[in-house]
Amino acid sequence: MQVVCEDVRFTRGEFTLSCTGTFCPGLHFVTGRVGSGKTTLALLLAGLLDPLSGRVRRDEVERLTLSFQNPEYHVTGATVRAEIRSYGVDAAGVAAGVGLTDRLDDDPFALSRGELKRLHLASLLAGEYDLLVLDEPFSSLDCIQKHRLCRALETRRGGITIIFTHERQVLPAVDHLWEVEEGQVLDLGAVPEALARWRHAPQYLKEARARGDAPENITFRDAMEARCRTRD
Ligand SMILES: Nc1ncnc2c1ncn2[C@@H]1O[C@H](COP(=O)(O)OP(=O)(O)OP(=O)(O)O)[C@@H](O)[C@H]1O
Repeated sequence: MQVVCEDVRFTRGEFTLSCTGTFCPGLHFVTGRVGSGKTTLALLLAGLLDPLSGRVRRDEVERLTLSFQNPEYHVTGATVRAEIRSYGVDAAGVAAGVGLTDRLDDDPFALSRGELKRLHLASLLAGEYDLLVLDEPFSSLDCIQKHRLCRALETRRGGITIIFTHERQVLPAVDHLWEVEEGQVLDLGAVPEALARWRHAPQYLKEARARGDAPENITFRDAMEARCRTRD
């Protein structure tokens, strides 16, 4: 299973996105500044946009989904119960997991944005997808929820999960790093080797590397552990 971008180019006015590279099974992390082209690439990978030239090949990908930054875009159910069921997963189990058991009969739009985002992500993660594309999955979540999402993403097995984000503070351990700069998609490679190439790494990683520490992954915990190892 893999998603391959073969000389993909997409143009919109002055903006051009270019990508060549392969997304293998595992957890991919794509960062870039506001307006750099992250959402455009997410839409191309999920097949919601077609390239102007080149092609996106999805080999052995049968079930795929894209999570938009705004959870409201996904709502189709009249109640929280119907909304969870629309993902084809168990409503009671998902609601319990996000503390919304007593809200099952409420209108999804009666939830706070953070609650709706949690509900949407939990419904997605309860399902099975070969390709899961997540655009800004951490937005609207508080620190505790971001940590929980990180652990859930890290334990996901079997498919291709691609996270697009500009967040730097609470990050999951990932397999592969990418950067988007003014429409150019850069394949930084597998972690940990890719860390040395990550220009927009979070400050704690930059500082760890400047001290000569060698974090094994991109989380704050990895940076701290590397620091302890170096002291030993
Ligand atoms: N529907 C659209 N019509 C015209 N221009 C668009 C449209 N969507 C995005 N753009 C432009 O395309 C470029 C890339 O946008 P894109 O949304 O992919 O960036 P991004 O990295 O996801 O940004 P953000 O971090 O703000 O979500 C930007 O210059 C943006 O203004």
